[in-house]
Amino acid sequence: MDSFEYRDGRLHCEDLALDKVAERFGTPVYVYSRDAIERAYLNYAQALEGRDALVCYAVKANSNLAVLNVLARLGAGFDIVSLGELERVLKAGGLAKNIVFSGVGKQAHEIKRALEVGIRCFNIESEAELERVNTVAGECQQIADISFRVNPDVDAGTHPYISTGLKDNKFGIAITDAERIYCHANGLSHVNVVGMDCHIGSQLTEIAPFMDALDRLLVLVDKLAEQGVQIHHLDLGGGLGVCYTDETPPTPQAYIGAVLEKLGDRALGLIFEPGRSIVANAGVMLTQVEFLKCTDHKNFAIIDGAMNDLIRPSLYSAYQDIIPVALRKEGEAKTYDLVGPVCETGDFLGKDRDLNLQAGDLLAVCSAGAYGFVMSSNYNTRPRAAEVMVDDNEVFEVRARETLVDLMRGEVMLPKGH
Ligand SMILES: Cc1ncc(COP(=O)(O)O)c(C=O)c1O
Ligand SMILES: N[C@@H](CCCC[NH3+])C(=O)O
Repeated sequence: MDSFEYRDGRLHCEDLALDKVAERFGTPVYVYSRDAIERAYLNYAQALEGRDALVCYAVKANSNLAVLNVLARLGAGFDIVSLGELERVLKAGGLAKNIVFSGVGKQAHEIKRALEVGIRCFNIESEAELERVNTVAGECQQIADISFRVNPDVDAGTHPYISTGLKDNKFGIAITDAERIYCHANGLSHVNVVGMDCHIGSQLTEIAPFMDALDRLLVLVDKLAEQGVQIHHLDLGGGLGVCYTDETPPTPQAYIGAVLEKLGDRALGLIFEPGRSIVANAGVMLTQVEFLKCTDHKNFAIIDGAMNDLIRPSLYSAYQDIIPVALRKEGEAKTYDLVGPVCETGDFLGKDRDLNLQAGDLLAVCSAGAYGFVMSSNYNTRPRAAEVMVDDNEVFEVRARETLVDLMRGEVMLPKGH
């Protein structure tokens, strides 16, 4: 987390002390570093310079408008999975022609809107979806550029909940059916086959599974060419992992280098859809210790952030570092479970963490920029946290904390007499 460091014992984001951020915006609060987001994106973009290539940031990882806008200003493309994400990207200044639309269940109204604004490509995930895109495009008197998400049946070696490239997973068309489906699509009048897509899972820490998948795709590209179906671009999805604790994932440069080497002089455009590796380590969630509850048996630090704010630890047993915002000179560390106020035993952000704590202390949950706020909920009628973005020594509130009014918006009671 390069953009987060201690200076004189106080954790900073860029040039701002995080205790000041917490004081101003309250806790829990998500804090993003603009610089870290930009550098992570440029790692991809620069490794692809001079190629026919597009880096389409996976909006699902963090869809805050300010995050999207920072990336749009750098010329990023976007990978979306819903109408909501499409509208966010457009509002943030992203260009429709740089948007790819993924996801297994695209609805007719979503397809229609995507056609209307002129997105780059639909990543189609089933034969039924192909028929739907062809029909909707016909109704709109348009031709949709499409690629199929091919499920190559490779083991990404990641958590089972976030592995997507095995034949047991719901994603994509089976590689064994792909030739037939591509040839069928090639004969339809309102779709135009342009690419091949693949996304085998998230938080991958090795290059090998990506290369296995790519090998299989290239065999398919060649078989299709023999059948007269030309593939113009390969979309290799996202999935590159980050360091949460001691993982050593390949850098984007190393990963892209390996891809380019395998492609040799093939004339294929490239799309990548990174999410986590752009934003995870560009964000922390700040939370405050409410109480310490220590017994002979166990120590709990009850904090004001909970599973509704950051669900990854509860959902995947994911580990995220939790560090003090101010280093304490006196006192001793104890081993704590860091638990929130939500009424669930599974409500924890960290277990067995050695920390020197007092009630009132501020903590930073690290690597919280991806799949953090976006997966938060209002469980226990808790308002969702504020989000702020740091730019050098300035901080901007990029999403206000929800209010009690927000929490009940749209709800009504049955009328009298019922
Ligand atoms: C189709 C698709 N593309 C891109 C991503 C982004 O993945 P990651 O955040 O692991 O880079 C995902 C999520 O796993 C996805 O499902
Ligand atoms: N939400 C997951 C990753 C899923 C990726 C989306 N396809 C996580 O926090 O790790």
